[in-house]
Amino acid sequence: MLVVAAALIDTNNAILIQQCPKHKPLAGLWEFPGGKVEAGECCRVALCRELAEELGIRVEPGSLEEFSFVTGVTNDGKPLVLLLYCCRVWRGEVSAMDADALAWVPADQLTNYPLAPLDVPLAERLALLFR
Ligand SMILES: Nc1nc2c([nH]c(=O)n2[C@@H]2O[C@H](COP(=O)(O)OP(=O)(O)OP(=O)(O)O)[C@@H](O)[C@H]2O)c(=O)[nH]1
Repeated sequence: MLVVAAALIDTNNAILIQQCPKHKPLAGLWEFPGGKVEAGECCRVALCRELAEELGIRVEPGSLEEFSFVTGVTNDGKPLVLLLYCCRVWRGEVSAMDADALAWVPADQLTNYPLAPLDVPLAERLALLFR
C-alpha cells in the first residue's frame, strides 16, 4: 500500500497533525494528514486530493517537496510505504473534515503526541530539520 502525507508548515514553523477519528484503525492516534494513493494516481495529485478532502485546503502539486519516507506493515499485515512531503503554501483555512482534532505543533514537540507508529520516525526527522 502506498500512502502519502504532508507536513504543512506555517509561518511560525509549526506543523499540522490530526487526530484519527474513532472509526479508523488508528483511532485516537495523531498523524500527518494524507491517505492512500489510488491505482493509476500520481503521488502529488493524490496528496492534493487528500488535503482537500481532509482539511478543505487547495494545494498545488508543485508546492509539495519530498522530505522522507518509511516502510512498514498495516495492522492486517500488508506492506506499506509512507511518503512524507513538506508544504508551506496552500489556499484556504484548514478545518478538521476527517479528524477528531487538529494541532499546530513545533517540530521538536511532535513526539509528545501519541503518533501513529510510522509517523514517529518522520516526526523525529522533522525535529532534526528545525533544530
Ligand atoms: N499515517 C499512517 N498510516 C498508517 C500507519 N499504519 C497503517 O497501517 N497506516 C494505514 O495507512 C492508511 C492511511 O490512509 P488513511 O486512512 O489516512 O487515508 P484514506 O483517506 O486513504 O483512507 P480511507 O479511504 O480508508 O478513509 C490507512 O489504512 C492506515 O491505517 C501509520 O503508522 N501511519
